[in-house]
Amino acid sequence: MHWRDVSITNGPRPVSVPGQQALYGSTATRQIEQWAASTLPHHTLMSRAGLSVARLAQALQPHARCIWVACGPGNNGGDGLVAATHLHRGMQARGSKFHVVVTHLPNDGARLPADALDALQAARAAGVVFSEEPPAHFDLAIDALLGIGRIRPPQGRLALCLKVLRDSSSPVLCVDLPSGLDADTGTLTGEAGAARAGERHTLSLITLKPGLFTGTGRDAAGHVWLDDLGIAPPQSTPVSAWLGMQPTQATARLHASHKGSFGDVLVLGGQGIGVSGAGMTGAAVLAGRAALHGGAGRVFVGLLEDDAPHSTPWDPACPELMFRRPSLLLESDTLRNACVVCGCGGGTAVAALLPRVLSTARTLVLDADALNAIAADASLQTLLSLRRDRGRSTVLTPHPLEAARLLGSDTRQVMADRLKAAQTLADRFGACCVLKGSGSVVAAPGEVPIINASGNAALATAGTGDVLAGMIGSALAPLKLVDEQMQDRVASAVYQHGWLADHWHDTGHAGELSASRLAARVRPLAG
Ligand SMILES: NC(=O)C1=CN([C@@H]2O[C@H](COP(=O)(O)OP(=O)(O)OC[C@H]3O[C@@H](n4cnc5c(N)ncnc54)[C@H](O)[C@@H]3O)[C@@H](O)[C@H]2O)[C@@H](O)CC1
Ligand SMILES: [K+]
Repeated sequence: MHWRDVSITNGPRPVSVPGQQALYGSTATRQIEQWAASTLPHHTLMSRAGLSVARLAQALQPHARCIWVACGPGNNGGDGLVAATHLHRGMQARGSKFHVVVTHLPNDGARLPADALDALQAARAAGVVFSEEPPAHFDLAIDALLGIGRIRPPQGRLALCLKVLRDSSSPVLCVDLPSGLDADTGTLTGEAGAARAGERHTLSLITLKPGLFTGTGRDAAGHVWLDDLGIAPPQSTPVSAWLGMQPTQATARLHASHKGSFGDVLVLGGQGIGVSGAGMTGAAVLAGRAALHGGAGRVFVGLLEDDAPHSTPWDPACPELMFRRPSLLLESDTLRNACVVCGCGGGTAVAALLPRVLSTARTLVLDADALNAIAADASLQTLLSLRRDRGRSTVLTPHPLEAARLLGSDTRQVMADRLKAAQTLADRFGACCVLKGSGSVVAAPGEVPIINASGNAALATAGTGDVLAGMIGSALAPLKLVDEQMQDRVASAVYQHGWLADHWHDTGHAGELSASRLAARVRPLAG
């Protein structure tokens, strides 16, 4: 996604406003569209949509000689036809070297929707050139094949056009949605695929849809723009999700503060090399460093060392971390009062600690091996579910496979509807759930989920998840009434995690992103 600090009040505008933006799924969008259409003269919405598409196309490729407009059998295709007519008129005026080519796919013998039929007749009357096949070369393609309508697996010419769009090295402007992308889930159908080359833009119409920002949506959509077509959704329309774009600047700390003002974080994880031969100490250290840089007053680290070294461990790069034997920590008040981050590199050793941790910790972030241990043990699941009623707060930070284990499903099912998977986990366990991956979902029991807008593939490297767990720990550590602010606080930490990756090279000389460098750049959240 591209962030630009400009705001155009009329017409397409880039999605870049800080704060939370409402996202509406296909059902809610249709309700808004039908309500708006009933208050406006016939064809108004499609006229506005087509004009907006044409304007953005011109702005993106002002010198294009050939624009290919691929139009499908529904109203999405109608938007494309209106845009093609505007572009044709504009290019005709510039001379014979400039032209628009439309490939229109009829509706399997069924009738076109009335608006789309009007748009087709107007395009023909204006002299727009139609072609059965995509042109051999184009400078910009407009993807108006499929929008929020119900999609069947594409075949024949539709599949061919989708493939040409996907493989295009020229820029592609998608109308409303990349064709084949599910507006609600961010999954792609059939031949539709995330773009492999070339610039991608999506002009979302009336509303922003959740599917643009999670799963394969972000890769497929590229730069997201919005034109609300002058429609403000009625307040009664339920928001499907929020797009989380929290500001990340830290506020100045009060002069009269001390380390106790910012809370303690206790990291339990990092199984030693022991008999398994696979040491994971670094995971707990990364979480500890991130918590420290995230502003926790004190950070304790209990390494689950099954080979019990005689020397006391310490972290030379971060000597502020206080290492303690887990057996001591489990009996201390710290377990009750700190925000406990449990599971980073915990291996199999973490399972033995979980009954005590689940029953005692006031605020708990469960990651990685702690989640796997809970997924494999029904009694731990019961303890987890009881925490909320006991006034304790929990955050789960699964990646899709860990989420699948907790849900008793598989990764494919989780990825088929990431919002639903995260919400199910949140509701089932009474916990805030961060389902990681492209467009991380932050769900909380009974609340509208937040889709995180920041981050990129540079975060797909070992240890960044441990850093995130530590960041969430420090974000929650100072809070007294955790539950009330938890989802927003967690979403802010998730946003900062991605933001750091998005702005990695802004200050120069950073080296490539690695988990330890990432942890060092974490800063306290505002508020
Ligand atoms: N009605 C209006 O006035 C407005 C409509 N808008 C546009 O309309 C879109 C929704 O329009 P529709 O509800 O017509 O849906 P779509 O345009 O998304 O397309 C659905 C059509 O594609 C067909 N289809 C689906 N899969 C197919 C396959 N594999 N092979 C062949 N045909 C297939 C369906 O049978 C249906 O006719 C929005 O995304 C937006 O672009 C917006 O411009 C707002 C205004
Ligand atoms: K489309």
